[in-house]
Amino acid sequence: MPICPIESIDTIIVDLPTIRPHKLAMHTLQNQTLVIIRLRCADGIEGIGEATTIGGLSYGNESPDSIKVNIDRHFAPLLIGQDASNINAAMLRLERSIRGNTFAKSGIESALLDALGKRLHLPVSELLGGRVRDALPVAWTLASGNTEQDIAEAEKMLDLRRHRLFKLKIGAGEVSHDLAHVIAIKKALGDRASVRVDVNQAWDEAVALRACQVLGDNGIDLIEQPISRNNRGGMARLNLSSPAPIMADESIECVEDAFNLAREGAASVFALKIAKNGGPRAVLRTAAIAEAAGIGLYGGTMLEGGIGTLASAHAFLTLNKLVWGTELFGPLLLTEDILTEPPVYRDFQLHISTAPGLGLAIDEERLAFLRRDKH
Ligand SMILES: O=C(O)C[C@H]1C=CC(=O)O1
Ligand SMILES: [Mn+2]
Repeated sequence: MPICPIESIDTIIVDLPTIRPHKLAMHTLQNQTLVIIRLRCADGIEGIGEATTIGGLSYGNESPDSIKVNIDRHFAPLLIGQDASNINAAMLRLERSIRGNTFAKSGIESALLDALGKRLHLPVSELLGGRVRDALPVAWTLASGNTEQDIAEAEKMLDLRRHRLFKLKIGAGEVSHDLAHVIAIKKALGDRASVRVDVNQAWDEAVALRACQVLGDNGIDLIEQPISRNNRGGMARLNLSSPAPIMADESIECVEDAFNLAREGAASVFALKIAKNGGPRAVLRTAAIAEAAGIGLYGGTMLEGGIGTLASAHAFLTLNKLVWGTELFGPLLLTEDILTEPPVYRDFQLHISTAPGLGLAIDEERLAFLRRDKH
């Protein structure tokens, strides 16, 4: 293939309101901030990517503002003039000069994949080796903070045939109150739904030891990141004692974290996130570690909009087993998006087209209206 230089890289911050407050242990979202990446190539093809986190710096080491500055000042000069079609070489070049910054790397890797797919007329899933499914089961997060409202929301999702996997956000409140909230929701939904919890690191090991027992005994299927990412020994001990499987989320900030967690037996399930591994190709390296170690897989989200959601989906379509489904519902939590066609959710699944690249187009008018630098 002839060399096709990268000509420019633009980063655009967009703020979008959520449909309701979304309460996590460490932060309540009222709106979500996306960083959109537009990577233009000498042949006129544009690759689009997204780098999105949750709650400024309250979730991860990168904020939307730091992602933008770092791409503009440090990533772009390394990439301009490089061959857009050689993703291995481009990502290695970044890896040699830039530590960490997996969110920004993920957005760039997504944009490179989108551009290459458009150039070769192939969907990103095929660039990643080929899809083994066309649709992904999608969980919904109940995080209104109110038990009755969460039950009504779950019933609505079941009626609409949109979701039958529910993740409850707990950890901000008193433990006994949180457990009562979870048990009431599981009782109301019964066998019609799988109910899981995400504690977002809020408990210590002693609290988690008892709480995991109660959750498992009450039919909760999965417990996500009950304790700090720094207490890997505690995660391993909980994974041995808990009647419900333990899933690692914040514990994985890079592919090497995944290897260490697998070696230490610190989780039975991994949440796969492109942003926390450095892109759709990087997340498949974590998936390979999990598969080799007999660890189950779940397709995670950083509550991205349509672009990041589709970039994640193309990677997850290629996985052999995705026993725990995905939570790629980000676009459904937002009141607006910047794509001409929203992602398709139907019959409890997200359906992914075989259009070239990520299979999306930007609605230029909406983007011009919503970009932060125009306000
Ligand atoms: O998993 C997280 O910790 C972050 C995110 C994913 C779904 C959701 O509601 O929040
Ligand atoms: Mn989580």
